[in-house]
Amino acid sequence: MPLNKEIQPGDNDELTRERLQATFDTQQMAAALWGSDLARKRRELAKKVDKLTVLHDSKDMSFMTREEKLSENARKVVQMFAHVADIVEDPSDDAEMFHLSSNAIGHEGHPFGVHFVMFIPALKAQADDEQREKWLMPALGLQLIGTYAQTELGHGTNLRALETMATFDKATDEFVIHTPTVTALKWWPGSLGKSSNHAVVSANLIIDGKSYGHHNFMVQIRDENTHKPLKGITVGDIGPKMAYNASDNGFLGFDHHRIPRRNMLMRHAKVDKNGVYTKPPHAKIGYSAMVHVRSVMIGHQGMFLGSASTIAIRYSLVRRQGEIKEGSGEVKILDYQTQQHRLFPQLARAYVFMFAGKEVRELYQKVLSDMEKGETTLLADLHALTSGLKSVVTHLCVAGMEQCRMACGGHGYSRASGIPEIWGVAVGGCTYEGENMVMLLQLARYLMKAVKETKKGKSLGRLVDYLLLPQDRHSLIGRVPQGEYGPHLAAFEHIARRQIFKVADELTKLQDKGMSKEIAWQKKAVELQRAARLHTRFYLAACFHRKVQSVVDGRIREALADLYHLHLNYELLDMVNYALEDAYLKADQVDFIREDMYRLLETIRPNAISLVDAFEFSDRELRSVLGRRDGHVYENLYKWAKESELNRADVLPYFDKYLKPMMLAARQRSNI
Ligand SMILES: CCCCC/C=C\C/C=C\C/C=C\C/C=C\C/C=C/C(=O)SCCNC(=O)CCNC(=O)[C@H](O)C(C)(C)COP(=O)(O)OP(=O)(O)OC[C@H]1O[C@@H](n2cnc3c(N)ncnc32)[C@H](O)[C@@H]1OP(=O)(O)O
Ligand SMILES: Cc1cc2nc3c(=O)[nH]c(=O)nc-3n(C[C@H](O)[C@H](O)[C@H](O)COP(=O)(O)OP(=O)(O)OC[C@H]3O[C@@H](n4cnc5c(N)ncnc54)[C@H](O)[C@@H]3O)c2cc1C
Repeated sequence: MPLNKEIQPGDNDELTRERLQATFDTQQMAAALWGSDLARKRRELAKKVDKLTVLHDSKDMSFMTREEKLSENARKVVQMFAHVADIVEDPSDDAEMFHLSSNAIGHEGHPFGVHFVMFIPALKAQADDEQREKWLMPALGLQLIGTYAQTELGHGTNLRALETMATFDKATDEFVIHTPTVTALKWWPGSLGKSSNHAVVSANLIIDGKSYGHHNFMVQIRDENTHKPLKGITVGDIGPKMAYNASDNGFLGFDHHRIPRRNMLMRHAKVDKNGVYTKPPHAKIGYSAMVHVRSVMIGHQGMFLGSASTIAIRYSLVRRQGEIKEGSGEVKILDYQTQQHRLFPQLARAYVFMFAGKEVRELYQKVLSDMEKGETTLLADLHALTSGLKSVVTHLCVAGMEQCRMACGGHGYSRASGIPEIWGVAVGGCTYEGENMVMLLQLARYLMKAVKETKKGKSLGRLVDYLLLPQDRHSLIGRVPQGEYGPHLAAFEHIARRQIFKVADELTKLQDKGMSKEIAWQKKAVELQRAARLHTRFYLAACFHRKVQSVVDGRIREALADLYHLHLNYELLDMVNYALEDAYLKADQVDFIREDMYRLLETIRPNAISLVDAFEFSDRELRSVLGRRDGHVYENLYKWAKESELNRADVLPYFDKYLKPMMLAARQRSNI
């Protein structure tokens, strides 16, 4: 039995030969990546989706209009729910459902995207028991479709400036929801434009003329039967986007629209019938749906980068171009060192982002169950961690995916590669759920507080314990045996700690000179976001270390360790300026890191296909001609191109309408 479990009769011979070189069992590696239970469930659900033709794309989405895309994905999502009990083991398991939707529907969006990822989590965390009964149960039972309407045309980041009003009317025991200006229109919520009939709406709570800041309200926006907007509500689609065009992101305005008082989500903050307001136990508890998405995004983004790496690495083993040694025949493009250097670090990042995604979900679950008991101590840690990870992971993912696209040459630019769409979806993640730069500055706030605690000999939390440790002056990289690459990890720690203390000292100096805290912050904002990035990159490297250490099987641990060591080298070189500034690393150590990285590229090369096969993306899920498991790329690219709508006739009307008359006229002129 070969160790790579993807080998099948009829596959491209080149790929089979590559797969036979695996030094580890790909199913065991899949278990390390996804967790053994989820890996098994993914495998089984993919097989079931393959058999259920009603869940298959009716044609490639690249050839569809937006309306066709919306309709196609609405059809598939309805079929998916109709068959869900036969396909997944536990429909209440978000991870299993996400993988089902990834297989059957893809990532261009569908009417229930925000319903499951924000609307339901908002109800779970913020609705009281009676409200859960009223809305959560119907939402889970698909009796209604919800969205999360927070962002406005004028403000997305600065939530304190949101303008939508929810004014309490004591006489009728109602809130009057109103959009006072054009900039107050809700703008962007997913599935709002044409699909949803309910929304969790963020609006400023106003009681007796006093504003209590924004709170969340349940608002029915469309009639349950006719689907027409209710009186006092204007709603529509905001138009085409870079990608994600099967999602109808929408706008929403209210004209003094009335809802019952009990439509304010009241698990934590409350308003009674006399207009008496009760504060929540934590000021930001109402932000929980955002924290939820930030926590799931990390693993999803890792998966997007894993998909792009799979496509580019498989294709690089099919594509031959040029010779390394003259006369010895064209080589697979993955045999070029530059191609390996382009792709393998992206593969390593995909792995670590998936591991970090798992860790952060565990912390989220812990915080959620604490919150249920009114305990909010870990909320600040979770906010800091997710803010940093969300920003660094999305940024590195899209940079990595772009490398994968370019590594596929011309065919990478074609939608047949599958990379443009997932890149477009992934890059949205740099903006949604908090613009990256803004979220890095949120983490920086936490880090600056941590420095203050450290100076008192205390730690703000587990994530920043390392700030208490002393700084070494010189790195031991290349000075001691490599072992488990301890000196490399220590370098990440050193770089992060130094930048964090450096910027904290600079802030103090500016304030000592009389500058206000806010202006000093502005003067150092770029350095602050750098501190946040370095802290997060250290967290990621440490997370990779924890994962490798936890693996029991020797062959899996060895293959993972190669990726981990490559990651350490590659990322350190990417940040090397920080280590050179204080001469922590010497030039010969940088050379040592580089040479070790080149060695690792060669070590990883024979396992490359097995490392991507271990993601176990089905062809249906990958939606890529270049990334096909069987490697039959060229004949299928030709087949795909023939499906282009432009090929429906040899001559299209625009030729007769514009080009032919112009050429005829030109010929006539030349005959005169
Ligand atoms: C069919 C089945 C399928 C299954 C489906 C499964 C998966 C689906 C897959 C895909 C999903 C599909 C679609 C998803 C795509 C997109 C969805 C996108 C949604 C959105 O974008 S929703 C809108 C998101 N908006 C934002 O993120 C706004 C960003 N801004 C903010 O968060 C805040 O304004 C701010 C920047 C954090 C500042 O807030 P502010 O209130 O002004 O506070 P500050 O004064 O800056 O800070 C005060 C204090 O509070 C702390 N703080 C801030 N936020 C939090 C928090 N969330 N938790 C804890 N603490 C917080 C902050 O740190 C400060 O603390 P100090 O101690 O320093 O004072
Ligand atoms: C695909 C997609 C799906 C979305 N889905 C939803 C949804 O379902 N529901 C919903 O409510 N919203 C949704 N959004 C909106 C999204 O959450 C916001 O666009 C996002 O939070 C960024 O806010 P903004 O657009 O106001 O950007 P801005 O804040 O205007 O950002 C513009 C620039 O200003 C900078 N900037 C802003 N403030 C600061 C600051 N304090 N310090 C330094 N720099 C700053 C930013 O870094 C950025 O460079 C979605 C957006 C997208 C793209």
